[in-house]
Parts: sequence; structure tokens; C-alpha cells
Amino acid sequence: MKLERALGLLREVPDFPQPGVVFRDLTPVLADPDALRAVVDALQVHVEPSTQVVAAVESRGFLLGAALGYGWRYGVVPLRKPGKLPAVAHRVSYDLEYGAASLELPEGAITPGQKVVVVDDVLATGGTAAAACELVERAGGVVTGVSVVIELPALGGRAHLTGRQVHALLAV
Ligand SMILES: O=P(O)(O)OC[C@H]1O[C@H](OP(=O)(O)OP(=O)(O)O)[C@H](O)[C@@H]1O
Ligand SMILES: Nc1ncnc2[nH]cnc12
Repeated sequence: MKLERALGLLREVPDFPQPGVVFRDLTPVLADPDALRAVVDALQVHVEPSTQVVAAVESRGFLLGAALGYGWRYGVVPLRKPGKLPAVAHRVSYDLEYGAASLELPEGAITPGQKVVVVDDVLATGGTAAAACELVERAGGVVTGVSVVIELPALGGRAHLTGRQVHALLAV
């Protein structure tokens, strides 16, 4: 399936999770086998060739990151919300379009010098992606890029990711 058709399945939900937010829902894209494949393959095209590991952001980034890792032979490391990991290497807190949050990196998951791509579904304010990059770097990893399916440019996420390779399949 062509990427454009796959992304045409994206659903926009007004006023979720709070009034004024238009939620970009990838569920129908992921639920379609051909669309899922088209999106994951398109993400891979922009991954820097020396990359060894996908750092996938909880929770929607897990779906994309695991598929990317399995399909293209990268290891997968989950960046998790607090309270989920048995052994935490680092924690970073950040602001969201609708609230505040923290992410944690599992102990021993990333070794110094490892090349890591950060993967998520949406880049909005960029707080999440910036926190993900910071976590990887605190462990000594090298961020080769940030790859997302959807970017919301109006929220200015790239300002938090200056100097990084940022790839989005769709800007809305
Ligand atoms: O660029 P930002 O403003 O930081 O927003 C982007 C983040 O927001 C959403 O996750 P959310 O925290 O809602 O968690 P979820 O994936 O568990 O629903 C999305 O999946 C990104 O991770
Ligand atoms: N508008 C939005 N839709 C989906 N995920 C998001 N994460 C942050 N903002 C979002």
C-alpha cells in the first residue's frame, strides 16, 4: 500500500483527551495490515544506517518501535512511564500538550556508544521526544535521529530538538 493511502486512515478526534485538543489517532492505520507495513517501512527509510537500537516511547511508540525493530533487525528499548520498570537507569520529566509526564530508561538497556533512534507516533510540543533523547544520552547512547509518524508543526516540537535529525511521515 502507498504511504499516502495508509496515512489517509488516520482519525482525528476533536476534544480528546480534553477540550480544544484534536487527537490524532493512529489506531485505524495500525489495525490495517497493509497500512501498518507501509508506515513501518517508511519510518525505516529515514533511520541512519549505523543505528542499532530503537528507543520506543510508551505507549503508542511501543507498537511502532517493536515492529520497526523486528522487521529491520534493531534491538528495542522501551522508554516507560514511572512505576513500570523494575530497575531504572534514568528519569526525565517534561511538559505535554495536555499535562506533565516523566519517562524512565531501563537499567542496562543502552550501552555507551550505542547508536539509537527514538521512535514515537506523534511529535507535538516535543517535550516527550526531547526527554527520550536526553534519557538515551544520559546512558551514553548516541541519538541518530527522531522518527515519528505525525508531526504537529503548530506546536513547535522541533524547537526542543535543535541539531537533531527529525523525520515525520506527515505534518498536519
Ligand atoms: O510532543 P509532545 O507534546 O511531548 O507529545 C507527544 C507525545 O504525546 C503522546 O503520548 P502520551 O503522553 O499522550 O501517552 P500515550 O502514548 O501513552 O497515550 C504521543 O504518543 C507522544 O508520546
Ligand atoms: N494532538 C495529539 N494527538 C495525538 N497524540 C498527541 N500527543 C500530543 N498531542 C497529541
